[in-house]
Amino acid sequence: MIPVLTRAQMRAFDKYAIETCHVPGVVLMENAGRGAADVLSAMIEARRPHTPSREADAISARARSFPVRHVQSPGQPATYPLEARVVVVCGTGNNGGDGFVVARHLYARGAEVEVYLAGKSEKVMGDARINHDAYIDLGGRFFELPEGAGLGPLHTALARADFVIDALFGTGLDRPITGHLADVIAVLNDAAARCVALDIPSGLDADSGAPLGIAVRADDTVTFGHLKIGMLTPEGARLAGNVHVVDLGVPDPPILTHVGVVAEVIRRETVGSYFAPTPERSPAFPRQVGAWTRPGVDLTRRGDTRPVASQ
Ligand SMILES: NC(=O)C1=CN([C@@H]2O[C@H](COP(=O)(O)OP(=O)(O)OC[C@H]3O[C@@H](n4cnc5c(N)ncnc54)[C@H](OP(=O)(O)O)[C@@H]3O)[C@@H](O)[C@H]2O)[C@@H](O)CC1
Ligand SMILES: [K+]
Repeated sequence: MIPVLTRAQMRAFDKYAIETCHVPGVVLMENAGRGAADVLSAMIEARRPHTPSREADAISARARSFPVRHVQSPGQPATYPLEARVVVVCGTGNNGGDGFVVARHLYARGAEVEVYLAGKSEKVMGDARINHDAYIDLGGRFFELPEGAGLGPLHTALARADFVIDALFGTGLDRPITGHLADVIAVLNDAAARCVALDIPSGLDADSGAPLGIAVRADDTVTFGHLKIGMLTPEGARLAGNVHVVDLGVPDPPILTHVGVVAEVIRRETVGSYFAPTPERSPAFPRQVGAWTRPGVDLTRRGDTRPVASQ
């Protein structure tokens, strides 16, 4: 079973890990961002037309500035330097902080990275500020897009990007998005680059799965800690695209016992394990349930046709 949390439960999960279990928030953010960078690295690796030879890497200009690593180790599923242009669009909260962590790791792995902050640096505080400063002080390319700024530079950057990372809003979203931030999301949604949302697509209500004003349409979502219920509604699932869950580096049982879950997703394999194949077939539902019965419970005779959610 895969746990599914509400927005409040996920925020309580982070709070409990930080305040009761004393895992620093900046450590959770690093685990989240590095996990997302690993998912991105695997996507970038999968785009390579063929695995380049050592000779080809040796003549690449960027291979001279970044170490070439051919060993694929767990958590680093890529050959460096990464061959991709990545634009990270950050908000001023902790979701933006995750974006700065992703940007730092992809930059360290040799990708061409640019970060656009939808606001002013002075508004970035706490753990997000630590990662904002680390990325910039390591020499990362960075641009501010405060209220009133034209979005032309973002348009131009996205036109040549392979990936755009949506790090505008996560579980902190609590009202409809309007004005400048809505315009930034519209630009993201117009881009041809593959869009990867961090935690949830910005603008998606993590509980209802409905857009709050406007929402990012992601190709993939790397969600942190646990699935949020809003990503499982029909509209939420469409906006989230392929969902990848990255762990925060804390054990679940002590925290989930405290914060609870709202639902659980049953894996396809788990559903299968509840039932044993039989030669019987239901005349009413020959394809769906006819060939499967749970030991001791014959669904075909009982006529139980409720759908079973599975992943
Ligand atoms: N340490 C942790 O807890 C960890 C957190 N993690 C990450 O942090 C994310 C949650 O971060 P967050 O709480 O800072 O909120 P976030 O989603 O970045 O929004 C920022 C602020 O925007 C504002 N705002 C809201 N709606 C708005 C609107 N419509 N239009 C304009 N502004 C609006 C509102 O502030 P307000 O304006 O109300 O003061 C809000 O606080 C989470 O999803 C995960 O990605 C992970 O790194 C794991 C560790
Ligand atoms: K996001």
